[in-house]
Amino acid sequence: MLVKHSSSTVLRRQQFLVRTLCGSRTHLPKLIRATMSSKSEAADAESVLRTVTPSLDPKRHKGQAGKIAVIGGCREYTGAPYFAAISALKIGADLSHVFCTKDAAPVIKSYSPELIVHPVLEESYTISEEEKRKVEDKVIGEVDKWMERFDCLVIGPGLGRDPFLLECVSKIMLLAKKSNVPFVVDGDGLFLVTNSIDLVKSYPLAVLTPNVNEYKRLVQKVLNCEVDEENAGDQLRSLAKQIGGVTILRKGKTDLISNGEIVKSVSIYGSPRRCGGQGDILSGGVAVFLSWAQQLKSDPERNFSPSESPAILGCIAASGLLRKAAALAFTKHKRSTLTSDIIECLGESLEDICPAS
Ligand SMILES: NC(=O)C1=CN([C@@H]2O[C@H](COP(=O)(O)OP(=O)(O)OC[C@H]3O[C@@H](n4cnc5c(N)ncnc54)[C@H](OP(=O)(O)O)[C@@H]3O)[C@@H](O)[C@H]2O)[C@@H](O)CC1
Ligand SMILES: Nc1ncnc2c1ncn2[C@@H]1O[C@H](COP(=O)(O)OP(=O)(O)OP(=O)(O)O)[C@@H](O)[C@H]1O
Ligand SMILES: [Mg+2]
Repeated sequence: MLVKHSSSTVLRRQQFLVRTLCGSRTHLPKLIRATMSSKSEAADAESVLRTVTPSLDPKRHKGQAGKIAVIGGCREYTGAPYFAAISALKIGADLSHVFCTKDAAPVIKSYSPELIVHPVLEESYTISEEEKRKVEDKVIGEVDKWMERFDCLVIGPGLGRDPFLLECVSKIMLLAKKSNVPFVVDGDGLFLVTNSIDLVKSYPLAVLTPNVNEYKRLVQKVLNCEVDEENAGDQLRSLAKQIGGVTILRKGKTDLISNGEIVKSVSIYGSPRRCGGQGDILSGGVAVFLSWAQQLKSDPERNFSPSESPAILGCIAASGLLRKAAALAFTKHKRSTLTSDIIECLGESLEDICPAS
């Protein structure tokens, strides 16, 4: 007969076994200690993908499968917002917008006619001190016209760090919160938020997706300590709790996800290539899957348990799909695998889990 044990019982038994085999805890190999103390539960990403991905119903009209907006793209970075926005479409969103600077817009438009590109943001070097107030009002007005139509924003890929531009983006975050629009904060959006944590604090519809550097800065700023790899799960939970229950996806060899209550992990084998832009695919993916999970939650016919957070489900699904697509791209392109190759594999990877028909 199969006997089910709670995870804490299993953990205690593992600890006992390891102590018995290896002696004192301080002499344990680092890897075993890290596994013992991280207290995260492995997520079944494929099952989450099957749950949240909607069927292709001919009765649905354009827009119902998701309208996403990326706030990012400046003189230096045009690839990152493009990767996030096009990934959202390739996964299955109906419309994908990009709000970027005037310099970046023609470049991003030229990558793809599928994207709706708004050249509305301004950097300090393009305007005088006197113009700032007027320009800020104009930027906010332009974004506000669209805000209520979006299911989710992705704030930060390729945004840059110009202080005036970031000031405008902080106002966009306030608008999104006022309209209850969820947002994923990534890249330079995390630079902004780390320095003004109140922008996201206690907003349950905020998801932060830090990479190794961005996570280190968040931990130092919010928890006032260094990253603790041995207690990675517990530390992530404390960080999310301290920021008032926002959801954080800590990217790395294993992706760890927490909202201050639970900690989930996704470690499906991905790709050994670490080319830039994979985090941008992930942020676009989180936005789409989070929107789909929100739709499920609002469907009275679905038994959506309150413990199932759309943000957590969105993170698990996006992480699982990105890793699967990265693995597939790597089998085809090996050392020359690029972010664009991974994007091309998103459809095939999702099809494998949730066939379209
Ligand atoms: N193809 C594209 O368009 C892609 C564009 N991308 C975009 O790039 C942006 C940065 O993201 P990233 O991942 O390089 O940031 P990260 O690891 O924290 O920094 C690494 C080191 O660089 C430094 N640093 C960064 N920005 C700086 C700045 N403005 N000014 C000065 N220093 C800066 C940083 O220094 P620190 O912050 O530690 O002081 C750290 O030492 C972001 O918008 C992302 O979306 C990527 O998505 C990839 C594909
Ligand atoms: N060492 C690793 N092994 C396997 N997969 C990884 C590893 N590190 C990151 N990943 C995967 O790549 C995704 C992107 O993480 P990464 O740390 O590269 O983000 P990033 O630095 O923000 O990327 P970007 O270049 O887009 O800014 C993660 O969600 C994770 O699934
Ligand atoms: Mg990044």
